[in-house]
Order: sequence, then C-alpha cells, then structure tokens
Amino acid sequence: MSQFWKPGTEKPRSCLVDDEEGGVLFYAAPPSSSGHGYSSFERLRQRLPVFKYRTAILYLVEKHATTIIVGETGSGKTTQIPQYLKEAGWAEGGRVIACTQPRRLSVQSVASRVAEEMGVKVGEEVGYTIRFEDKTNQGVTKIKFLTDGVLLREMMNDPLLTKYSVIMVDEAHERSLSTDTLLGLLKKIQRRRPELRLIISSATIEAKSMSNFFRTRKKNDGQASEDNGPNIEPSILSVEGKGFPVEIFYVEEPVSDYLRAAVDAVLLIHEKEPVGDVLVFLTGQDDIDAAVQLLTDEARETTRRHSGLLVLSLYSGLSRADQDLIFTPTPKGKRKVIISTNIAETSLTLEGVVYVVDSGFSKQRFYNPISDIENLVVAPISKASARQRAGRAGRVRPGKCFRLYTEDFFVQDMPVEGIPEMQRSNLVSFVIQLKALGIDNILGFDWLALPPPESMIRALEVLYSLEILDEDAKLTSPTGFQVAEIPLDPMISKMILTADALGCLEEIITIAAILSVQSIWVSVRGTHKGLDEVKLRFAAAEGDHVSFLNVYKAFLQSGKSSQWCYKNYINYHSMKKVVEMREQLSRLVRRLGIIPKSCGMDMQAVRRAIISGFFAHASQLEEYSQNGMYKTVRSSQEVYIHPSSVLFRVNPKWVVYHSLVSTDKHYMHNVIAIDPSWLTEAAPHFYQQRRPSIPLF
Ligand SMILES: Nc1ncnc2c1ncn2[C@@H]1O[C@H](COP(=O)(O)OP(=O)(O)OP(=O)(O)O)[C@@H](O)[C@H]1O
Repeated sequence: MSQFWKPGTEKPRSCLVDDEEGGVLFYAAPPSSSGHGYSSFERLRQRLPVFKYRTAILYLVEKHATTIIVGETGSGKTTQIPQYLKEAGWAEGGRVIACTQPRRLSVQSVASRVAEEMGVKVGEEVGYTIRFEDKTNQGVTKIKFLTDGVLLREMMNDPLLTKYSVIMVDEAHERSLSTDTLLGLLKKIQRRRPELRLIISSATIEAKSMSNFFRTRKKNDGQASEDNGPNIEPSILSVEGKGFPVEIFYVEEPVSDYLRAAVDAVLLIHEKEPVGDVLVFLTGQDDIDAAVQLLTDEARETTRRHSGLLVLSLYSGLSRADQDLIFTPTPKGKRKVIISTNIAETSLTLEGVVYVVDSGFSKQRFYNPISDIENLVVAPISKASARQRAGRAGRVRPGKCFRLYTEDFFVQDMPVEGIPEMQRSNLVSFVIQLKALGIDNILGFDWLALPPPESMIRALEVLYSLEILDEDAKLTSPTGFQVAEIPLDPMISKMILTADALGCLEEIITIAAILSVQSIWVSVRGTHKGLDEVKLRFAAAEGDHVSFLNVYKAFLQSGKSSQWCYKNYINYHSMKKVVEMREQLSRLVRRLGIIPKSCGMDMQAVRRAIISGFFAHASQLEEYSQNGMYKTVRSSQEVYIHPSSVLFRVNPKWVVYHSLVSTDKHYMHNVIAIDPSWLTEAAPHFYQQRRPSIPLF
C-alpha cells in the first residue's frame, strides 16, 4: 500500500518518506507556533499559556456562577486552574476544589502531576477518587481529581455536593453519559447553592451552546438568591496560545487497512525520525493485540527496521500495573510505541511522546432500544477527537501527528463533535442513578441532550422486571437501594445480591470480573484450531460462565503463570485484570456487609444466580431449526449462539445470554444452558404477568 503527497502541491517542509516499496508517505499541513521548556516547576508553570489568564480566570470565577474555559490542548487548564483556585483561597475552611475527568487513567495521572508540582504526596493535599479507589484524606485534601461517574455517586450521600466550593468539569466536549448527567444535575444544584462555582473546560468545546444551556432555566428550577449571589450569566474565556508546535500530516489517499497503515507508519517513524516515543490510536483490544503482533513479527523478519522498539498496549481491560508501564521512562537508545484506544485521548501527558499516529477510528457504543442490542461499532471519530489525539504530542517538546486519513476527509466529512453518549446508550444505569437521587421526571429534566424516550422506556422496563423499581417507578427496598449502591451494571449487581443468598458469591464475583474484561482469550484473527482445542479443555456442559470458572481455577493452580496463559491461548493481561477486579468486588461486597461464600461444585446455584440478573435474556431454540436459530423470550427476536461460545453447535433448548452483538446475524455472547422452570422461579412477575403466552414449561 502506498500513498503520496499531492503532485503539484508545495513540497512539505518535513515529511516521512519511505523509499522502499509498500510504505506510507505523508505531506504536511501548515505549522503552528512554538515554545520552549524550562527546568523548575515554577518556571514551567509560568510558561504555560493559561498563566497569562490567571487573574482573569479568578475574577470570572468570583463573579460568575459558571465559567466556560476553552484553550488549546496542553495550555495548562487541567493542571493549573485547580492550583490557581487553591492559591486564591477557594479551598479554605475545609472546602474542596473538584476537577472531573471522563476516564480513570487521566484522573490518576493529572493528580500525580499536580501533587508533584505542589511538592506534596498524592492522597494528601492533592488526591483522587476513581471507582474502587479513594486516595484522599478528609480534612487534608484540597484539590481532588475524580471521574465524573464518581462525583455522581457522591451525590447519593450528599445531593448538593456541599463540600465542594468549585467543580471543574474538564473535557466536557466528550459528552459522555456521566458528563452530561453531571452537567444537568450541577445546573440544578447551582439554584440551591449560589455559592458553588462551576468551570466547564475543554480544548474543543462548543462554548456558545454550553453557555446557552447554563443561561436558560426551566420554570420549575427554583430561584437562587441572585441579588447577592454571582452573575448567573455564564462567562466564556478563550485561552490563546499553545505549548509546542505539532505538525499535522495526512495521507494522500484513503487507506484501506488502518491497522496495517498504522504499523507501517510506526516503522517509518522509527526509521526516519529522530528519537521520541510514538503514541498510536487504534480502536480496541483486538486491534491493538493484532498491531502488537504485526510489529513483533516484523521484528523477527527485519531486525534492522525494528531494533530498539518497545511496544506497549493500552486499553481499559489491562491491569493497573500494565497500564502504568506507559509512564515509565524510555531506556536510552530505545523508542517506546504505545498502542492505545481512546483512553489516552484526553488530558494525558506522556513525557516521551513526540509522534502521534491517528487511525481516525474509535469503538463507539450504539444502542438500539427496539432490539435492545448495544453494539460497539468501529466508527470515524470527530474533529474534536482528532484534535485531542494530536494534542498528545507537543506537550513537552515539538511533535508530529500522522493522520491515517486524508485532509479532505478531516475537513469535509468528520463531524465537529461526536453524538452525545446519552443519545446512543443503554440507559439502565443512568435511570437507576437518577432514581437514587430522587429524580422522578427524568424526561422532563433539563438535559444538554434529551435521552431518547424509547431508551428510557426500555430502561424502566428492565429495572421494573428486576424488581429494582416498583410500579410507581420508585426504588424498591431493600433490593433497589442495595443495587443503586453498587457501581456496576444493575443486572450484575442483582446477580451478586442473589448469589449471596444462594451461597455462591465467590464464584459469581469471578464471573462478574471476567465478564467485565473484553475477552480472556488471546484474540486471533480468523479461526484458530489451537484456541478451539484449548477451549474444549476448559469447556463445561453448563456453558461459558462455568467454563470461565474452570479457567480461573486453573490459572490460580498455575501460580498465575504467564507461561501457562501463553500455552493455553489465554490473555495474561486480561487475567491480571480479572484478579484485580475480583479483589475490588470482594472489598465492595464486604463493605456492604456481605461475606462471600463458595458453593463448591454446585453449579446449579451459580446458574440460578446468573438467571436472577439475566432472566430477561432468555432464548429458546426453535423446534425445527436446522441452523441453531433461537428466539428471545422477550421479543421473539431471531438470535444465534456466537461461535466463540462453548455451547456453539451444542444448542441446548433453553439458554440465557450475557449480551447480544450483531454482525451478519444477532449473536448471543457468553451463554449458559438453563432449565426453563428456573426462569419462572427467579422472575414470576416477568414471566407470568408479562408473558402469559410463555408455556408453563
Ligand atoms: N506528567 C507530566 N510530565 C511533564 N509535563 C507535564 C505533565 N503533565 C503536564 N505537563 C505539562 O503541563 C502542560 C499542561 O498540561 P495540562 O494537562 O494542564 O493541559 P490542558 O490544557 O489541560 O490539556 P488537555 O486539554 O490536553 O487536557 C503540558 O502541556 C505539559 O507541558
């Protein structure tokens, strides 16, 4: 595959040229401004573009309830503004300054950077909280970084978030479900707490529409004591200037295989460009594993092109220790290549990164409330994401960003911003959280983007069937309130609570942890005999969930050996994440006063616990089906067991699945065989009232 810069256009000032066959050639877009680095933190801080705006920011925050700050990536918004606020006294009298991020990884990394700049330990004056991990010290922590999801959870105990004086919602352009929920709720809190200040920040936000949202009020929003309070008209501040220049390069012709093109680009950079690490944006674990494999294979074939490359992957299914590797300094004479999903897209500064390779794609969630299928689809990113990705270079020195799409595509076809997650997600967790906060009229609430009514109805239906909501759509006691306490998908939470009663919580925690990673198997492109044979070795007649227990047990017996994983086509990184997640879940249930017990070999208890959460995902094999066609009980939808399941071709009469994915057909992922009478026992309300046509088995 070859691409060339446009003949007849001005020759690039600097470009990658591959003189061998099959390479990639980029041409350069116009350059941006430049800057310099300094050694001491204080001088470094003062060199950042945001520093010139320190006084203006503090003035606006003092005078306005809401301030919207837009500034280039790397201009210093995330690390500096919380420090300015603290210096100006916003953390005095026991108050705390909060700064939210959409992702855990950026929470941890910005917290440690700010602590370092302030010369304090993380967990003291500067702390962070992410799901399952709290590194703050009450009464001591003044600046707290946290995910927006965690701040939402804090509202359950403190609905007005009284301990915070300023809440900075960073990377608001992401429009994640949690960010949008948070913004809607914060707007409401402001009416009750005029002293609370909000800062909404991003490099790529539509400031005008955000400002309109905070300016307008619904009639029933209540009135703040505006006479003495701050100006409710939001202020907008644009931070001019950027850190170091990032040259943008585009491919001349669209690439047909972005994965191969990304690998080629890395090899070219390694051959032609001076020292500096490379950050590559691909879409998911499977892509990333494949790219790592391709780079490793190249190394075997042509050591010249490859020597000195240190290839690391980065995705959310990695354990914390594996993720932390990306922050370790690159050894002399080596070049680190980090192949990542969009978890490295915002807020991160990776000191060694000079080059960014952007595939132009990410995995995005799309939910169809009619079929109840939520698919992770590889789709083109938005301009905002592309700018964020480029912004991972040029933070401590000049950088280059190689986009594996054409400039025309960027200019003409990429949307300015992505579709808000609220409009393309399953809303079950969202609804339960709002219910726990006592918000009943969810559709009548003031949202930045209205959640689709069909998705809301579907979510209410699911929560009602799980007996988490009652007929008045209020949380049930104790189940609803307990489930709302657990920061997991409500179906998993319900399964955990039932497992306690059935005495199989140890097993269910393992299953819940495994279901939370993308896959415990090594991803291989196409079919793979070895993997199929290994799967058979662990296969349990009951289905995938019980087979997972066999894998986990064998992994423990091997002494958690990476060699054992390698031999058995099991993804060692995923297993480490499972162990970590398992520990977190054990701690969580103990906090709720539950002591996990094991049911030994009683797999019926395990299956019954699974059904208690997933009874609505039952399917029956079509009686005369030749090709393994099932129909879902809920909507008579045609579905099939996924080929990766141990029950593929076994086709038990009745099954319960974990999730549906659609490719050429609708496939059931992670399936167990069940006795249909367990369904009516687990959810009589669902099966007898709502499904009178379901036979009495
Ligand atoms: N861990 C780090 N190591 C070295 N320098 C860092 C680190 N974190 C931040 N910096 C420096 O501080 C600058 C500002 O970072 P900061 O995250 O505050 O910017 P930002 O405006 O919030 O960017 P973004 O919009 O990308 O989140 C970086 O460009 C970099 O020069």
